[in-house]
Amino acid sequence: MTDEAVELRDIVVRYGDTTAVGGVSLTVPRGRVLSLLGHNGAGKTSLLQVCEGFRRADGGTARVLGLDPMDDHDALMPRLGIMLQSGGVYPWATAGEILRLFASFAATPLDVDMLLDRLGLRKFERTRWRRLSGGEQQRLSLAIALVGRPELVFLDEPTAGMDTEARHTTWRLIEELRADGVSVLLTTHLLDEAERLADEVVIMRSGVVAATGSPAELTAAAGIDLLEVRADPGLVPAGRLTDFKVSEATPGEYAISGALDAAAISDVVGWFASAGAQVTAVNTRRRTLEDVYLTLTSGERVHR
Ligand SMILES: Nc1ncnc2c1ncn2[C@@H]1O[C@H](COP(=O)(O)OP(=O)(O)OP(=O)(O)O)[C@@H](O)[C@H]1O
Repeated sequence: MTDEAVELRDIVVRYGDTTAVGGVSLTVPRGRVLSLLGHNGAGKTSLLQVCEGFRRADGGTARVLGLDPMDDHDALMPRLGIMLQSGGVYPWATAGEILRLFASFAATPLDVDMLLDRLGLRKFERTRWRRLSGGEQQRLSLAIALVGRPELVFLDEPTAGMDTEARHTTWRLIEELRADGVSVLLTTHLLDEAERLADEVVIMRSGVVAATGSPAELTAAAGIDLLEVRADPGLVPAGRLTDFKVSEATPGEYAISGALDAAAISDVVGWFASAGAQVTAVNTRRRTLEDVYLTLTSGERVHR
């Protein structure tokens, strides 16, 4: 058994003249959660489709649970849980029928009633798929992906359209999967989702990897903390403070950003003191994954 659930090397995906994925390498170790982040059209779904064996890469190599996702598709499918962005089911069948059908494909399925209860779908058991709301369909898609006790799960925007409660249930389910040793590759547009769930984040920009690391590494490597100072209003930053970006959104509430190591923070506070200001509060705020993501992906252009 290989240690890697997914291993991609220099994957390229093209649609005609469009290069959707321009040479991406990544690894999902067994029992880990990797989150792909990126704007619409960054190439996340195309990359997932290569891993799922639904699309042959135009370049590079893909190994999934040690197998080739296209050539070994039949052997691989029973070991994977796949949650698509939409569709893939019979619209006229009921939620209960659909889930039981997928359970019947699995050698040792999870208990269908338990899954219906966990995902708040019990009262929709006799409701046809096409009558379910977007969030309810999404919950059923997740149940379908999990019912076969997969070793590896691909989740394409798993909580898109879900209400807050369903989103939190889904997060807990993903955390339980990870605790059970299941590997997860998910895409999301929700930075808090990635920050909460992912061991490793890969930020894609125009089909290539812009940054990779754990959420903590990505936020620390950015080295950009924010300093918030409460003092007298209307102080004009001068002298050393010109090295930083200073804003005063609310009178007397200053937000200072830049390369803020301990010496710089002491300089900033010192400047307020030397200006005769009464400083009543100093706060540091670590940059969130969202700050890092926006810095890395701003001004994105899709290459053709
Ligand atoms: N079947 C297709 N034919 C032509 N172009 C396609 C096809 N599928 C995707 N593309 C293009 O490839 C690029 C990457 O699309 P992809 O769906 O992989 O991005 P994504 O990161 O998953 O986006 P989203 O966040 O919107 O789901 C986009 O420019 C898209 O328009």
